[in-house]
Amino acid sequence: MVESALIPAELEAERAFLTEAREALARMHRDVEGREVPMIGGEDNDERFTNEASTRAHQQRTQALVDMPDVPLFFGRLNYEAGTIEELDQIYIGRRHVHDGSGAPLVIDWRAPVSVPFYRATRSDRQRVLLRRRYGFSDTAELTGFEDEPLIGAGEADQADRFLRAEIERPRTGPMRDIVATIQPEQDDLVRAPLHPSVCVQGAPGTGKTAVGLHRVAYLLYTERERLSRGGVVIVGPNRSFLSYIRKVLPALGEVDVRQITIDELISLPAAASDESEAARVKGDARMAGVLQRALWSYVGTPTEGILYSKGSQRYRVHDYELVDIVSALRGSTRYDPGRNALAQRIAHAVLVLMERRGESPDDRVQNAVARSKPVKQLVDAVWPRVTPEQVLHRLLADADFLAQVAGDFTAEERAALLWQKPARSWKSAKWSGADAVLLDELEDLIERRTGSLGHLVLDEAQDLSAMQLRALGRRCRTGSATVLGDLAQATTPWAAGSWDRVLDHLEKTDGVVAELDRGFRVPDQIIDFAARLLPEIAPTLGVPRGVRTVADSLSIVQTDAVSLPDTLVAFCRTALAGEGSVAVIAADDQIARLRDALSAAGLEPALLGETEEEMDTTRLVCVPATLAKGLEFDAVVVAEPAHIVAAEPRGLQRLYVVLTRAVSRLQIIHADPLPAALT
Ligand SMILES: Nc1ncnc2c1ncn2[C@@H]1O[C@H](COP(=O)(O)OP(=O)(O)OP(=O)(O)O)[C@@H](O)[C@H]1O
Repeated sequence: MVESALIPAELEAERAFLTEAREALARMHRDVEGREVPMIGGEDNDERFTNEASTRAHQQRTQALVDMPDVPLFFGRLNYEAGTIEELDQIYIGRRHVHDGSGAPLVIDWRAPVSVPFYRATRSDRQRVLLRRRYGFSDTAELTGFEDEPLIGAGEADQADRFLRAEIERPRTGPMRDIVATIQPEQDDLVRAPLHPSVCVQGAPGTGKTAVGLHRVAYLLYTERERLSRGGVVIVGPNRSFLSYIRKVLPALGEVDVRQITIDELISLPAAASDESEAARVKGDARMAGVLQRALWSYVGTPTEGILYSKGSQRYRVHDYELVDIVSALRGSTRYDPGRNALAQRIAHAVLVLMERRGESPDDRVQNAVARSKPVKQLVDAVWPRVTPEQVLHRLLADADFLAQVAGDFTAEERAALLWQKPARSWKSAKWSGADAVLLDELEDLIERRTGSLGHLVLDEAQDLSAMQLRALGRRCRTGSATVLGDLAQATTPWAAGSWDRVLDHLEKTDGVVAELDRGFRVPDQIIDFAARLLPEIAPTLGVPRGVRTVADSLSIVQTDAVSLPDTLVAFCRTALAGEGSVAVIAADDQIARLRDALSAAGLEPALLGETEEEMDTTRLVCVPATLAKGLEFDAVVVAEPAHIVAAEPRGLQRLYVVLTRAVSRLQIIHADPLPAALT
């Protein structure tokens, strides 16, 4: 990085330009804020809806133009060969577009086509670029220096790598930051992939999957804003702590209208019960879709009597065998509820045919009246009764005989796992688990098709989702596309779908393209090589990830005894806190509170992740239960007692792999019990 003392005049000029751009952005903000929102008169629903939508759009436009004091307005510059872009031979590249009072661009959005060479141009493929300049900023977005990379003539080859490394190693404070200044070509391919088809990214820990997903959303909102604004964009993450960690990336990129939620929130039924692991696995199994379908349709019976419809002195009889034919033609050809209506209409139609045969000429109104008549309604209610998802699921989980009838090839053990030990007396008082909520959602859609579709859906840590969850997500995005991100080696749930082809299948995005990221940016080589010793056991088909950095002394393993472990932990945390950046202590869930107490007793004031969701914003030292570590990272990490993390759950080795790959600069492992065999 060029220091200010070396070429003060040029640095001063760059700073002056930054000030000019900031003022221009402030003016753009004032202009939009002051603009009156056009309202249409009238109070009917359509007009109110239009007015609300205009007001919301105006608020979003205004909010997107707010200058964030800690986010630099530009991060790079390209000098092009003369004549490459009209009247401009250099462009500044930033997080959003800024123009001056006359409309001339000052900063170009990184998503614009002219910005692409910033990420792509190389000495062998210059794309008419002469020079790439990268800027350095302080934490308060003050411009501190710049570095030039000429793409022509003499120059260093590894400048880009140095810059990337400095960016990765910049100490972490608070939530995740964007990577817009250093997106790598293989990541850029995915970020700028078109809206359709869906994209699925398998990537080792720290390869930038989350970062890619978020930047892809920002990119798609830039190129496809109209199409996406109708259905909206939703990002689904594994838990609230993770969502809190990523929540500032999109706003820093100027995108403030993306929902970031957990799958439980999306399905919107707060779980009131929990499942044993095996029950949850079976409930998440794709075969449950067939079970639910059979269970629901088993409510449709076979008519045993005909129907007699009277109008004045006339009687019309539809025979039982005709009704049997109508019901069997309809069964399974529509959703359940529309099937009820169709049955009433078909019976009415049969009555109309009888009327016509007698020389009458009934019209549609007569058909509707017959369909709504008492005898027809009674027959429909008896043969094709109205049911709720809760009724069906309650019966399925409470009634062993009913379950056995519809369970298909589920084994007796699997059926036993599904059945409630103590069923609630009625479906109204049943307490549903998260996995039940997904089944209720499936039933709801079998009864009445879900309408509307998201424009785009991002699934992070998607390796953990069950087939049934994926189906529920796919239903919410029937005509939209998806970005699916994950790592099969980090699948810790017993119900995980197991392969990306299956994931895309369950989502009903079979045209999706699977890509792989294998350069790990977060974790230094020594640590990734150590963690990768687990791969032959947990994911034998996946390759070993490549690190992009070696960091001296980044890994240390300390054996101690159970009594001294807390003191060793305190000593490491003290040393780590003397440096810069974030520090995490990760341990099995049932041990983390005890370790936190030890740290508190030593006066270190740690926070416990998961208590308030914002611990990572405010505290440098965070105690992390192993099950909440996924997706997070810290400059320094201490993992206490790996063997306990492994023993705590069926997929404990996968959990350990997640935990061992959270450190950016230093990982210390402290153990009293022997390390798991796979690591030694
Ligand atoms: N091109 C890049 N430039 C700078 N930093 C990067 C780049 N790509 C990734 N990183 C950084 O690497 C770290 C890991 O990124 P991210 O969390 O997106 O990885 P991930 O693949 O989702 O990891 P995990 O599998 O652990 O969830 C983050 O700090 C991110 O900012």
